[in-house]
Amino acid sequence: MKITVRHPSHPDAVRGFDTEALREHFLVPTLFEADDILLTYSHVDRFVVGGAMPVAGPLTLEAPKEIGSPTFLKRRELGVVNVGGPGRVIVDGAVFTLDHRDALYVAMGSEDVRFESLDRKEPAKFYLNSTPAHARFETMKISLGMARQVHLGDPSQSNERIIYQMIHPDVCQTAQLVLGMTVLKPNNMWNTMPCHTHDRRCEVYFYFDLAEPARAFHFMGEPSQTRHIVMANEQAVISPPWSIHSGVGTRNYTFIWSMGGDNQDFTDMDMVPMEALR
Ligand SMILES: O=C(O)C(=O)C[C@H](O)C(=O)CO
Ligand SMILES: [Zn+2]
Repeated sequence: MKITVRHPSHPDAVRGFDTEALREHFLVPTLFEADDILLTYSHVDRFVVGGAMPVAGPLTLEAPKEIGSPTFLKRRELGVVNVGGPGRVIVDGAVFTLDHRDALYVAMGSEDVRFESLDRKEPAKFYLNSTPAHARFETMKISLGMARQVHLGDPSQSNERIIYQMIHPDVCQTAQLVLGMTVLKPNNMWNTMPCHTHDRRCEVYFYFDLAEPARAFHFMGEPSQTRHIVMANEQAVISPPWSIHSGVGTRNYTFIWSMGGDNQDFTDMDMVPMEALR
């Protein structure tokens, strides 16, 4: 298991960042490496984002020093989404089979968490999100069919999409983690425009199903100081609470968004009028 630490950036400092500095602070370029678990620990809301890709055998979620507890989930909760081939997550002996795009919420206090692929030729890729937790809720598998759906956008604005709210208070109780998947309809490329901020929560976007050599241009920054990060398939980007988060692909894609912070209210957004963007 490898873990890297990211520190928060003040918006005044980010005004002076060049492309490399922006990428260094906000882009999570590699989430999946065969037979390893790669984690990034962001001090923004102590959000941990990463990936587990078991190929030759199972992988166990360990607790590196950064987590500060004897087990990873002693004081945390975990959201898992499988973006690869079929796999299993075994939580304290209970087996959850996750097909492509299935999610699992793993409760605080779970001690032994293992990841495995069903077929090493088509390995599972478990996208991981973890936030601190103060209470234990129930571990639960959530398929896209169980998610709360929000239909948004319009082909005339190239942003017709379905937001699947998977780890959401109406579907699955958590201490703070909220997570879902936004699936763009074919030939639609824009997400989250008009855009928003929510100073009460940070957010992480993970772009996938973005066939090479396509790229997503992810927009971030204060509304009056926007910047972009060019993202490839299966990369994530950390959006601090003061930042917009929106993107456009050079072709169709899907993304997973996840949030942690002061509330779990998906609708609590400060919408940015298009004419205010700079
Ligand atoms: O397509 C969208 O719009 C989104 O998916 C928005 C995110 O879910 C979000 O930013 C929630 O705060
Ligand atoms: Zn948001």
